[in-house]
Amino acid sequence: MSSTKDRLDVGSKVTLPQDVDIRGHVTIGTGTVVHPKAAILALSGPITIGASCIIEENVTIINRSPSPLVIGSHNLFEVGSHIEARSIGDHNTFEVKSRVSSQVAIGSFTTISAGCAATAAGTRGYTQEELGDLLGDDDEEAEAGLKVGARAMKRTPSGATETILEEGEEGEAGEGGGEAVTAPSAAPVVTLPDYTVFTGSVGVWSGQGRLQEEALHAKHLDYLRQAMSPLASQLPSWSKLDQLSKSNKVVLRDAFAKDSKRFDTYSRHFQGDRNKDISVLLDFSKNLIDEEIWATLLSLAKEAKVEEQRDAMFNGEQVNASEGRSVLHVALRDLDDDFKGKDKVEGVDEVIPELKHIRDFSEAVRNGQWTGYTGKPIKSIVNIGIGGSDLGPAMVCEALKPYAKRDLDAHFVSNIDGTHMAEALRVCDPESTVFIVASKTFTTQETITNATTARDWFLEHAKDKKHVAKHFVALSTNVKAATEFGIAKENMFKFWDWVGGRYSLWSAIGLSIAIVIGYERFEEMLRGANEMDRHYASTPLDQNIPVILGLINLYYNNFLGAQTHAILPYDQYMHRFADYFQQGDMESNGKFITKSGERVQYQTGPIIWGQAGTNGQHAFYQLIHQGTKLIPCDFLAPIETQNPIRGGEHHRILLSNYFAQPEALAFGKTEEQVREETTSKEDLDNSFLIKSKVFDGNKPTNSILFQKLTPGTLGALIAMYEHKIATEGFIWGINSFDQFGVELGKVLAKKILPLLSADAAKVDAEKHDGSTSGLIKHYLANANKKTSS
Ligand SMILES: O=P(O)(O)OC[C@H]1O[C@@H](O)[C@H](O)[C@@H](O)[C@@H]1O
Repeated sequence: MSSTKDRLDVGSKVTLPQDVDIRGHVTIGTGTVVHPKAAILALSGPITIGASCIIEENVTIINRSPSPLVIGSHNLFEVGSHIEARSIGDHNTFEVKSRVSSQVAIGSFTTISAGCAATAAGTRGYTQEELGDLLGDDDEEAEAGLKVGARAMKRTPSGATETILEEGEEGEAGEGGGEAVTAPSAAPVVTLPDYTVFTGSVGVWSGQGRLQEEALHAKHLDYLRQAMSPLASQLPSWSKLDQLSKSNKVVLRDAFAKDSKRFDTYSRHFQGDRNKDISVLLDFSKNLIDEEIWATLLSLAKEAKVEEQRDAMFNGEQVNASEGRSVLHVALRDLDDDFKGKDKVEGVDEVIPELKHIRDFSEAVRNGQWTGYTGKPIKSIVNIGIGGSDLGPAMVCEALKPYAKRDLDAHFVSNIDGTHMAEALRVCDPESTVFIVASKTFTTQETITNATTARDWFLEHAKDKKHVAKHFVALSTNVKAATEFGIAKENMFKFWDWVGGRYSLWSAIGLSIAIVIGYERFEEMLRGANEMDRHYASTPLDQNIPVILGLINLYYNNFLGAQTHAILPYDQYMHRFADYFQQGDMESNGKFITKSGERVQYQTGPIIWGQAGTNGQHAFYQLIHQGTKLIPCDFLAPIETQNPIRGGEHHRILLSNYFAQPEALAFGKTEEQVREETTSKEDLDNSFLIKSKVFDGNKPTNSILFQKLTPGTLGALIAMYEHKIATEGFIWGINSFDQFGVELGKVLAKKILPLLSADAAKVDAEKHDGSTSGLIKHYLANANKKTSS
């Protein structure tokens, strides 16, 4: 029946499930959401649908006429509505099972109520055939339409002539006049005036509440966009990758032999555009990809709407939907106000003043103006925090040690194990130590207990509570709890709920960093991260370094069965980098529920691990080279070392290993090569020995070579991984920004704690499982023993 060629033009941010029936030439405008099982049938002329419309399940929109059917923006087509209108303006609502015939033109702000039919007909009922013609339905539906249509007309108080206007006539809302059109086939077009409420009896909407209605419509759209994201595995490129991963077996040895330009094709260089010293080369050519796999991975990112989700994040939308929060750690480092969308979010305007607070305090501590209660300058700081309130500052203070104030000791106490605090206090002097209590929530058991211990220790020496103000500061979003702990208002550094714990080192949580390396350097790190933010926000997918890293990892994770991913920095200063991203990645993407509440049918976040080269080489690389598991690795190294001792020889040896390992992993060593190298006849006859020396190769790696580990470069590298993690989460359809998975254990620990000072009978009464009860009772039976050694 279709006389037009099938052609679909879709604007950005359109949600269009696979099972929508689309025929002929259809254009769908930006942000429109189409539900499954809807049908848009341009059977003769084209159909153009405007922006931000919602087209629900089983809605049918048909154009049988050769002239275009143009539908405006912000229209809502509810379940089962059947639309063959001549044209439709903006902001209309077609309620459940409503109908509009092809001879009716709808203006704007009209409501066709549930079950009503807007036709160009009079009050008489139609014959079945007429209705069939009119609505193009099957018999059963046509019959239903007949009844509905008739009822709607009969309920019209002064007859259908009130609603139906002849073509070209100016419709005055609620006014009578005009002839009823009696035969659908001969009927001219009638226009429903703006603000008509077509309920069967004609109504005119006053227009009041229009803004509320628009706001509701916008919320409805947002909700649908979130809820309707299909599972990644339903996207066309996913199935294709599944098939390609089985059929396209990439052998790196052959791939490089065949293509002398492979390195050029699969490497990208990132340079800061404001800080030119930031230079990062990503070589991803030693991955098990070919042209088709790579192109399909990029298509997957498109289909999963990575760019739209990324933009929503930068724009301050509540992408952390389970907690109803924006995700704006990027705002903490947007010092030149590059991302305007963030400004509407509460608290964003406080970022700069809070940075000034950090600057003033850190400078006062560093230059000796801030003194302890006896007038001594500060010699030690102790950051008390855990998770995101510890790992980030601790990692960065290690990574940027070359910039540190060396006569100031920084300690990081996180573990509730008293040993951690005891060892720190052992080397601190209460008169010259500042304790930084870092906790987003200020309720974390470990942190509050450790902080209380530190305060008791301090007061044992200082005696007077008023001295606490000189020695304790708090970094938190929970000002009330920090005040209750006894922290003076001026010693509080705040941040906001749109900063996730594992993304908080850029906020007040970075105070220890600013004290250790100085505020200027801290800001340099923020600006370095912002360089990567701008790159991520605006670079096409195939040039976008975080996107590339995310897609490559996703390929191994979802199609080649890799369970883990190793981060291997060849820079001793980065020895805590992998630990940091263990939280960054695993807490972000270790989720099985998608944003629409479905259980994923595929793997999500990998296990992240690693340590600084070359130590790892002498520990676990054996398994990467010759074990049975696929372990994709990132190798990172600086071109320039901070410590060129022995004329740079150490660094050259380090880098020779950095270059050698990915080469060995990729190309391995064949049995033939082993035999060629073996000179002893005895060894050649020892097939076990020969086979043990074979390296299969084909082990994938990324090589990330940066100029020097400066604050700016470190900032960019951290942001690069943050955005890689976000990209994967966007594709998997999960919320990378909550962490409910850490809660259950905390709740149970609170229940168990009192039992550890109780007796076995109480343990039984609490009805824990047999194993847990058995363990607790064993503890109780032995808790008072004192081991002599
Ligand atoms: O900073 P807070 O509120 O003390 O939280 C510390 C850590 O607490 C953990 O429970 C969370 O999983 C982490 O995300 C968080 O960083």
